[in-house]
Amino acid sequence: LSPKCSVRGPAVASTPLVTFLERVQETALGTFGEQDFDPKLYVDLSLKSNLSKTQKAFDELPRSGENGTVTVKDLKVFIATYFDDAGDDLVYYDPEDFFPEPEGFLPKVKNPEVRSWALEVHALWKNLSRKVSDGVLEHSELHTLLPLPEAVVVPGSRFREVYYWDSYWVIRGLLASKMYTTAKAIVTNLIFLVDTYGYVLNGARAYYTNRSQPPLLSAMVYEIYNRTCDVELVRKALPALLEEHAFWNSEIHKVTIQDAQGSNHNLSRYYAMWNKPRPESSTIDKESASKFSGNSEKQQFYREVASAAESGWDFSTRWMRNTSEFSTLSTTSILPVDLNVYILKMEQNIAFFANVLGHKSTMESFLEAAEARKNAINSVFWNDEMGQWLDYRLANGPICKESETWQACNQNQNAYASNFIPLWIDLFRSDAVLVENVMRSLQSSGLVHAAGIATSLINSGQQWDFPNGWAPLQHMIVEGLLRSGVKEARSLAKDIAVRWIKTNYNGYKKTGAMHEKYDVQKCGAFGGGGEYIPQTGFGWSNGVVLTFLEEFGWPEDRSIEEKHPKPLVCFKGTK
Ligand SMILES: OC[C@H]1O[C@H](O[C@H]2O[C@H](CO)[C@@H](O)[C@H](O)[C@H]2O)[C@H](O)[C@@H](O)[C@@H]1O
Repeated sequence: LSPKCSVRGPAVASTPLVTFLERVQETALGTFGEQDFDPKLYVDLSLKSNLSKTQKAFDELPRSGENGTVTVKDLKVFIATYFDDAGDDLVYYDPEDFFPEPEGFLPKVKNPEVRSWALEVHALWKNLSRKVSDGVLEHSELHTLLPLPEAVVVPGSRFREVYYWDSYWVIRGLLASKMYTTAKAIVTNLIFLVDTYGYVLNGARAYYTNRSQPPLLSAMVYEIYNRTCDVELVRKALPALLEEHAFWNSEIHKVTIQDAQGSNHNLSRYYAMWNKPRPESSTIDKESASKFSGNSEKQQFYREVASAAESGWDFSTRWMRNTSEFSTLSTTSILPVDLNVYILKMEQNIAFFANVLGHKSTMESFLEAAEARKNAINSVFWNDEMGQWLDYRLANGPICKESETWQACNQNQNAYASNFIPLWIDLFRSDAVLVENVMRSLQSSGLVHAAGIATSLINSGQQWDFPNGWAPLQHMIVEGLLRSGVKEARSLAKDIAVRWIKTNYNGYKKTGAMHEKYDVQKCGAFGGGGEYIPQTGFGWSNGVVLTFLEEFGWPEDRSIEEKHPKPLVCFKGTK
């Protein structure tokens, strides 16, 4: 850690309820033990009555030993007496725009097996639809769940609340399912979060108010507008998008890099407003920080952890200085390719919306901003030899204001799926020679596997690394390749999409569920690693499968079933 930069930056205040629930979480770990322990469960509990009465009862629990352990029986009785179950604060909601087989649903899917599975995936929107309970609206002080005005779609399992970037792929799936009202309700909720907090939170919980997530609100509005031509939605969204853009270009997020020709480029980074353990994983973070003796080192580490959570890639060797040492997490010292791609997309979308609404000067200034960021992405991230855009490590550590000079050795040359995300933007895929170059680089990167694109090549045990493949990453790369004018790129896109659909299908047939992430080495295998057990449900996986099926279809005579028991291989290998 750079001494000059340690512990710098803002930290928002926690709420008394979250602070108390962290104490309950810590006690529960001591009582129930590590096996199957999910710390998030405890910060998702809602109080049955007021906090001081509950705190008093908690403080009066009989404790024994050095660590003040509470017996299993006492803690179970205490929790049952004073709390409602996690998840009770969101009630099931029947979406009014859900039809078991909507008109015009996936017209290109001709194979009956695939079609009936797609209808089952479509039906999962009903399982994942919720409304905030009246209890939360009337007594928000008893809940960590934040009140939202409209119905929500949650990712599933332990993720009982709305998540920011997940919502983009949920919306893409809802559009394939013709559920436009539900899609718009999600956007209305996210706009509400911007109006309340100044940016979209990581998720709709009191403990997520210290950070955002990959900023895709403008992309959600764009996709909905494309299908519905709803100008009112654009009018409602534009002020929030301007505010969100300012957030991502604020002092803590913006970094200036001077290139070899002396030109300055502004880019953004992840930077959580937090220097304590993440409440939802407090016991885990404290354990990880136990390596550091100094308080300021611990605080800086906690900021790096929370900033990695802001990136959506929690956790990954992408954010570590030493890829085998978690304590070298240095998220705030990295300028990430994908974040800047999302902000560039936001700038283009704001310009587009401003044009729709006739706001000429806003349109012009955002077209300029997009052009400047495109140049910055090319100058700072592009590596011509590798044919990839690479994350850039700040030489001075997490500096806030000073600009620093670009050096080739600061590009992270490890292969990550994020190195190919610029293809998702039209500005980077309009050049056929460039697309061919990047496509070949992807093919030879080692990332493309039998069941999809791996997150990285490093098997670190973290969930955003090898061998996991995540639906959002498959989608952005496939859509980028597909929308390029290059024939071979389009056929690679289809090839990857087919692998991904197959693995989701075979996983579903084996386990009866859609999974949060998949193991790209084996068709039908779900992913693992990370700090919590693999989750099912699952919002963005469902969304991407429906989007791919809508785009590519499935011919009657193409088999989807994986017939060979083991090893499960969808395709013979990559080119
Ligand atoms: O509880 C640990 C972390 O869980 C979330 O991250 C993971 O799930 C999210 C929901 O699907 C997803 O958006 C994220 O990419 C996943 O890594 C949460 O977002 C983190 O903040 C949280 O600490």
